[in-house]
Amino acid sequence: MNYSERVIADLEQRYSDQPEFIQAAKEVLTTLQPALDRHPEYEKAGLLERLVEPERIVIFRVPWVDDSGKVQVNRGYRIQFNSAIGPYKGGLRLHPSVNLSILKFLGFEQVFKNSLTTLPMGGAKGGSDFDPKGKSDSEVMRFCQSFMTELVKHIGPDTDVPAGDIGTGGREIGYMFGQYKRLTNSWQSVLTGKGLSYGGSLARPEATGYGAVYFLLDMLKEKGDSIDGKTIVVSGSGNVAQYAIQKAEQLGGKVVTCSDSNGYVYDPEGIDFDLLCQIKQVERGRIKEYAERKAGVTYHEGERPWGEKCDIAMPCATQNELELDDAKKLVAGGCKYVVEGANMPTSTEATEYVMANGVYFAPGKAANAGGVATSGLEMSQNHEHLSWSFDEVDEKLHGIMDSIYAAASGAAKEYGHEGDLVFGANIAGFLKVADAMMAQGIC
Ligand SMILES: NC(=O)C1=CN([C@@H]2O[C@H](COP(=O)(O)OP(=O)(O)OC[C@H]3O[C@@H](n4cnc5c(N)ncnc54)[C@H](O)[C@@H]3O)[C@@H](O)[C@H]2O)C=CC1
Ligand SMILES: O=C(O)CCC(=O)C(=O)O
Repeated sequence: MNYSERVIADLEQRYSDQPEFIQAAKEVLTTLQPALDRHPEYEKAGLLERLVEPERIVIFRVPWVDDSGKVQVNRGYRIQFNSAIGPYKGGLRLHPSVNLSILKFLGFEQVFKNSLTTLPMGGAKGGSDFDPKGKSDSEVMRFCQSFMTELVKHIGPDTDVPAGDIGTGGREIGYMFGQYKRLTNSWQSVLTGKGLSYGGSLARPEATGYGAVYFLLDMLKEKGDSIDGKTIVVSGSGNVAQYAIQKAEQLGGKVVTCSDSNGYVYDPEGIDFDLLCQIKQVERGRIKEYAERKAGVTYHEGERPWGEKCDIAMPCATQNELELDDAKKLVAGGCKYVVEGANMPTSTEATEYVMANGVYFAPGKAANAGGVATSGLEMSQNHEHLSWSFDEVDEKLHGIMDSIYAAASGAAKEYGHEGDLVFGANIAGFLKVADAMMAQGIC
């Protein structure tokens, strides 16, 4: 067994109860050996063993009072995974499925993603098994205030700067920011994804979806292709999906699906972005309502969209939502590009299948890095006490996505795996973190 295989075997033994974390760690470690061969000093320094172990995990009780006066208790987490290249940075997920395995996978991915952005940000993730769905604004506020009452002890503008993720949007960030300010009596850049009136950045809501489409443009260009007239299948209907749909349509693509955990809609005319935002952002409704309000749209209860014919697939909902059977349907339907807007939405088997069948595949840690990159830009604006224009932020975002594409495709080529963006993104993200860890001694 080589070095990375030994570390994987040890992880599988110690964390057999953390399948998502093992999946994410294996997906990265199995691609690193060529870089490890060039740096034999990493093994003696226990670099991989340190890389897969979070620097700190905080788990805490979150008690709050519901509208009927009953006390509810949720579990809160913050996984501070790696601070070698900058303060911890990464989102907070609020969803009933949240557990240690899911947050460790997300925190681990974030380390490499943040490294790829070229900005000085370490990797972290957190959240709670609280479900904002179906809760009143007052209940969400009381939960967020209680969550922040503990989290405040562990974060800070130069320590750890959380942001949104599934279930955590502008409303939740606002409530958490208010509580942070109240507890510390200071206005600091301690959360990103803030509202525009209190330090948020223009284009941060759009950034992850737009960034994924900018990354897609680079992939298409490499193949001498263009987005114009392409049929695109998107999953999810939250923040990432909405803005991926908007940008893809602005640039001439036709997005025919979007979904939620209950099912998907198929719109042969192309998804109506304004109607989607009305239902999801304003009314916080279900995607089924889109089909109820627009003629010619079909709703597919309990199904995923991957059986629809397309040129491009963009999974933008959640982990492992595109499995081997779905991958076979995509390939059979002529899909040529898969771009991960979500984190690890494609299972390992599905990724291997599409790549083996000529699909140009973009891993989430590269393709969805525009969100955290723009969070980094929000921090810069806060530190400088400035607000950049939408176009200025969007242009920087586009430039960062181009540089991530260049880094991933360049590293793939340099290490003998031309065209393999999984390989290239992992190696490029890893080398910067490894270099910083080596420079800082055993810590
Ligand atoms: N918001 C951001 O800036 C970033 C988000 N991501 C990732 O993108 C993905 C989506 O996040 P957001 O759009 O921010 O969250 P969101 O909460 O705005 O939307 C999530 C969407 O996924 C759907 N969904 C959840 N579970 C599902 C399931 N089992 N099957 C089908 N649909 C399901 C929800 O109905 C919702 O439409 C997540 O993997 C997140 O980690 C990645 C980078 C940045
Ligand atoms: O903007 C951020 O800090 C976090 C974004 C995030 O959670 C992610 O990239 O998955």
